[in-house]
Amino acid sequence: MNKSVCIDVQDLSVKRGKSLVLDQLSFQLEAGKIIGLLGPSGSGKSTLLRSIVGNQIITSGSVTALGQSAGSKSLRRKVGYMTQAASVYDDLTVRQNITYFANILGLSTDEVNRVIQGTDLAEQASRLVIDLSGGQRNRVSLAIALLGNPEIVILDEPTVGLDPVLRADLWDLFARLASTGICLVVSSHVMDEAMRCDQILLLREGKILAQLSPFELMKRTGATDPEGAFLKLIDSGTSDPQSDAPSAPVSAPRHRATAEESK
Ligand SMILES: Nc1ncnc2c1ncn2[C@@H]1O[C@H](COP(=O)(O)OP(=O)(O)OP(=O)(O)O)[C@@H](O)[C@H]1O
Repeated sequence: MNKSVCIDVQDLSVKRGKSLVLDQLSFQLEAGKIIGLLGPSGSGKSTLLRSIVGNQIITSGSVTALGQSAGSKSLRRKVGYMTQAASVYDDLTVRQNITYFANILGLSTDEVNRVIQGTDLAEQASRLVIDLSGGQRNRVSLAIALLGNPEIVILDEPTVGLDPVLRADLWDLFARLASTGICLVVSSHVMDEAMRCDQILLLREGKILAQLSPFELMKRTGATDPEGAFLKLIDSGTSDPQSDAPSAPVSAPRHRATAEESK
């Protein structure tokens, strides 16, 4: 495997109930990049992220992270995961929440302080989570996902419900994290957020519509905005991911990969 590839998905299919939710996806993601997983509601983004974390029973194919099968015990400290619904305790302070999860992972107070600083939460550390803004609350979830310095951080719609200023703040933070070499996979159904990513994986109805950079997206479609570009890609019927990124791999609480699986 290419040295810089951190996530390798081959022929991945997932059925949930009777529906084929992911249909033979193949792609690779690279370290040190922000990968945007974009697609409409119900396109399979969360299911794909769960498959990468190892929380999803897969029907066929393979998902490898850092050379190990997704969900392997050895990956638990290396893959951080922020679920769509923030899993923080309202009646605990920021520091108490983070300390709680740090204790589960056997991590020190230094590590708690590191993630508090890294997510700009020092000023709010003693406040109850219930008293935080939406953006600050999301940053607490992110801080927990960053405990233990994971090499891959998976964020499922971390900016949903936030106003544009808070969204921009979080994206600046993501860029800072990616610059430290982390492979950051961020899902969103807000197409404008595609422009903040290094690479985009466009998902529609469980299939990869395209895998490309924001620049390539706009150039190829000639659209003036990402939303329009996405619609143009659908119109053109592009569905072969290989045609979009022939060789370059694209380049993340429950905050940690666990053995729990879901149908
Ligand atoms: N437990 C389940 N049983 C059957 N189908 C499911 C189950 N969970 C999700 N699905 C279906 O799988 C498809 C993909 O869902 P998924 O949550 O992965 O999409 P998504 O792109 O993350 O959507 P959203 O942006 O709304 O979160 C949807 O059609 C959904 O209805």
